[in-house]
Amino acid sequence: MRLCQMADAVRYGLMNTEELRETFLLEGMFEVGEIEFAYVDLDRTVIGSAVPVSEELTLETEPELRSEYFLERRELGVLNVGGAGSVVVDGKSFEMGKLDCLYVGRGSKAVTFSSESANDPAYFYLLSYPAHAEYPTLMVKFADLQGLQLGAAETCNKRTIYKAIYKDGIKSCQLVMGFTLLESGSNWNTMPPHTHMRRSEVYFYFDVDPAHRVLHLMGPPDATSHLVVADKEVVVSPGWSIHAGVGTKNYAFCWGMGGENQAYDDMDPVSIADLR
Ligand SMILES: O=C[C@H](O)[C@@H](O)CC(=O)C(=O)O
Ligand SMILES: [Zn+2]
Repeated sequence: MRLCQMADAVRYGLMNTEELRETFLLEGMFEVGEIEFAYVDLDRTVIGSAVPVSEELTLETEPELRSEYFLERRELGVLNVGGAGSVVVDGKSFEMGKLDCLYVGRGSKAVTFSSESANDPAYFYLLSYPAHAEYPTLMVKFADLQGLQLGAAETCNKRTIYKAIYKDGIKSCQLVMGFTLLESGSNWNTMPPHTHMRRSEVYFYFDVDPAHRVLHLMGPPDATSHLVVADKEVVVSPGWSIHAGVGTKNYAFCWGMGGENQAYDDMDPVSIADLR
């Protein structure tokens, strides 16, 4: 498991492009046929990917977790951004199509991932945080999610937000998770931006055209930087950092948060004119 040490806002201010990328961006996940994880010391976030091909992949514990099994003290969110697949949790099978989202509760022992077809494998994005209690393992299908339409064509940010795991949806200890789909011709997410000191946030960009990129904006509102992000890359945002992005074409991303307060709209807004 990769270990990632987060920077504070002071060290952030001294970093060059390479250092920013090493610290806040996860590249090279989603290797086909592999399950892999990165442990971020911020909010003890574990970010992972599982891309099963002909064989199923098993969620094994990692030495760094010092636990008998991965979810002994943790909860897990799973979003499928690829072909049809299934996740089996302690004998119960969840068939997951693209954009179906699964919450796996603390205490779940045996978790396996498989793809229906090796030619069109499932791409499972995984996000896990420590959990103090057990909540039921539940899946929500994309078709059953109610989207929240935001933005306008004039501001190039027409998009739909789908909340899956949050205070008024699937219950969890601290994980909040959903995804945002941008309309064709719209490029901006989360603009005007915000911060939320109570929670860190992880953006997993997907459905980014291979020839295109997302310029992800980060940092304190008065000292922003950008990261150039490609398809299936992940950006970690501490509570002091804005997290917004503009694509050279439309794209999608999964947002997930850990920390305290699961109210989705707990955000400290920043006005565009105050950005530096
Ligand atoms: O705290 C919540 C998040 O940053 C995102 O959900 C924002 C987002 O998906 C968007 O505006 O497009
Ligand atoms: Zn946010």
